[in-house]
Amino acid sequence: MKCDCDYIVKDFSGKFEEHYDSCSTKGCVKTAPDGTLLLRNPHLSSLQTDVLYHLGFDSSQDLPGMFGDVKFVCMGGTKQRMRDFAEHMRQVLQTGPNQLVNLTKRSHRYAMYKVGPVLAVSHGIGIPSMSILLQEVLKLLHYARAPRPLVVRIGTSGGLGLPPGAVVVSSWGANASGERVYELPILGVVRKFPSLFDTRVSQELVSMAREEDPFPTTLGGTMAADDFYRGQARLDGPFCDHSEQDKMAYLQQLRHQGVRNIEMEATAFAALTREAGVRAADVCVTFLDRLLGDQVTASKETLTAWQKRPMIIVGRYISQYCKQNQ
Ligand SMILES: O=P(O)(O)O[C@@H]1C[C@H](O)[C@@H](CO)O1
Ligand SMILES: O=c1cc[nH]c(=O)[nH]1
Repeated sequence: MKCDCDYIVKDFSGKFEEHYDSCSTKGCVKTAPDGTLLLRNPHLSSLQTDVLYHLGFDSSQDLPGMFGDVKFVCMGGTKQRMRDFAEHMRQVLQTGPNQLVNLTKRSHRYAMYKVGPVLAVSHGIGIPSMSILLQEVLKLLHYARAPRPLVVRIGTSGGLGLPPGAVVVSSWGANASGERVYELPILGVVRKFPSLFDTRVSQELVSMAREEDPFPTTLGGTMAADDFYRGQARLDGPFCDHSEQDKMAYLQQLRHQGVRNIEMEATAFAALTREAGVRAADVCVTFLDRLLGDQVTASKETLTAWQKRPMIIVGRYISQYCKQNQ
């Protein structure tokens, strides 16, 4: 098969040629023929039962019965936000349980709600917390045999040159050095995984914005930091040995590279979903313009209202999909 993908790997069974990249080649296979997730880990087949420890599930349960109809996994930092999102989707889709139930309550670590084809799950702060949750969700989707799921992060961020309350749909994630990769030390060796999002899904999400929306929705690069304070060039942490000038030079450099917002998950989120062959998008609201300051000063009410904005965009997308696939 000839194809424009940069990254081509063979499935361990040798049966499928899989592509990490978004690829338009007809016949390019990223998943099993029925659209379910293939996991590229030969060791999993030797496990009698796979324990998804942080989610509080295991593969001996009827995961296809519980999650086989999942089409959208939406995740974000806080438990409350993801409960609010589940409630939002219950209203948009006019479906779901009468009472929302936290499905991961046995583990106490994250929160997970299911509303029809939508799974809403919290992931905590930063790449380590998010990536543990995401990897267990990928295994859950695999065991549940959920076909062609879309995974969306509904987050918050600091903007670069955007009005606070703007929504950014990420085209890629960059690390603090501006590289579009997720770096992970494995067996003591730092490995780099490309952190690009699915262009088509991101553009479709941006197209969900309406003229009457009281906020702009824009496509842009997202820097994922490993810290909220110095790692995001802030001057207001407990430690700081850089100047206001250093900070501004760094933020302006990011902006010139195409970064429109800063959060703490985009690189790993893009890279892990891409490696799994799952379409994904990162949709974040900005809480402040980092070119104008460091502190998040908007009121609790305003921040809560702004957090709804990515939900509105993603809710429209899911609603449109459900109407077209009734
Ligand atoms: O989804 P959330 O709001 O958690 O995303 C950003 C990045 C960090 O997780 C956190 C820092 O406040 O907010
Ligand atoms: O500035 C911000 C705001 C929210 N989340 C971040 O990571 N940074």
